[in-house]
Amino acid sequence: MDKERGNQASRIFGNFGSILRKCIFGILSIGPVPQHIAFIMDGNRRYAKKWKLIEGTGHRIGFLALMSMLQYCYELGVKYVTIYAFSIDNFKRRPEEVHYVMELMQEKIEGLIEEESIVNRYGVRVYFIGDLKLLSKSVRLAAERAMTATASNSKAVLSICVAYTSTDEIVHSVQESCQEKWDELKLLEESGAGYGLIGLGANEMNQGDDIISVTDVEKHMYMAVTPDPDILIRTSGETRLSNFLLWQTAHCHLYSPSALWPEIGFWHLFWAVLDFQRNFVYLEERKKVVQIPHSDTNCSSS
Ligand SMILES: CC(C)=CCC/C(C)=C/CC/C(C)=C/COP(=O)(O)OP(=O)(O)O
Repeated sequence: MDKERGNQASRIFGNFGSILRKCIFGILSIGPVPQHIAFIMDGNRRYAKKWKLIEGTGHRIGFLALMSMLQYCYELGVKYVTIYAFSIDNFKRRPEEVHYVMELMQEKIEGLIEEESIVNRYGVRVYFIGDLKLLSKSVRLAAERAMTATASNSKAVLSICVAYTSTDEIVHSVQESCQEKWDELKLLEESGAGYGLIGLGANEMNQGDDIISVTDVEKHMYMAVTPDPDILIRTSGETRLSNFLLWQTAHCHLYSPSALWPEIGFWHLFWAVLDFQRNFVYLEERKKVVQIPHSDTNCSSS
């Protein structure tokens, strides 16, 4: 009887919360709604320490916070969400720590594609971004299954950066761009239209004869599946980017609440969006000033 009453009360509170959120999001939507929000989920271990929880519990509660945050973002109409789930540098942590985060990751990735998951509720396509070869076979296969299972979802996009750093992404992209150019030149040479370009040394090329362009590099980025983020939220009051989306955040609004990741909630998102809206005109102006025509080959600086 008591349990039933408890369930009833939590249903009523749940419904009230969701109506209140709808109203607040309705008001926020009068202003520009960000298309893409990225998150650095910092502070999971500190949360466990703060509350004297056993190791790993902070990350489990962090995952629940992530699910609520995704729901709020999709309710607000944010189409793209990107999260920094595990960096290449995180592999240098204690083996037991890497092991429990990877175990949690595999369990939760498998849960993501279940019928009643948030991904299916909001029609979310999932991408795993990074050097997936660095993952264990079981985590990599789970990630690939999730990407295949959600490939036809088109209402929203969740990019999960694992085994990721920005420098690795940029190097990988430059290598791919060079390989593509090399293959194109070889094809031209074979067809007789290459004018001996392959044999030319750097000294013999004219200035401005750049081999690869900004557009080429952008095309080969892992993150080419999404537009650049409008807001980057990093919890725990940290204001560093820690090698996350360095290429994509040139004009991004940074928001850094002091809450640890498992403590993040609706009001943090509300203030982040409001802050973004207050700076929107300035950010748009900055983008216009430094916009690069897509055929251009040289970088411009702001
Ligand atoms: C399937 C899926 C998306 C799972 C994600 C699970 C999850 C919450 C991963 C967070 C991983 C991580 C290294 C967070 C940083 O906190 P930290 O460990 O560096 O904590 P600290 O900042 O207190 O040291």
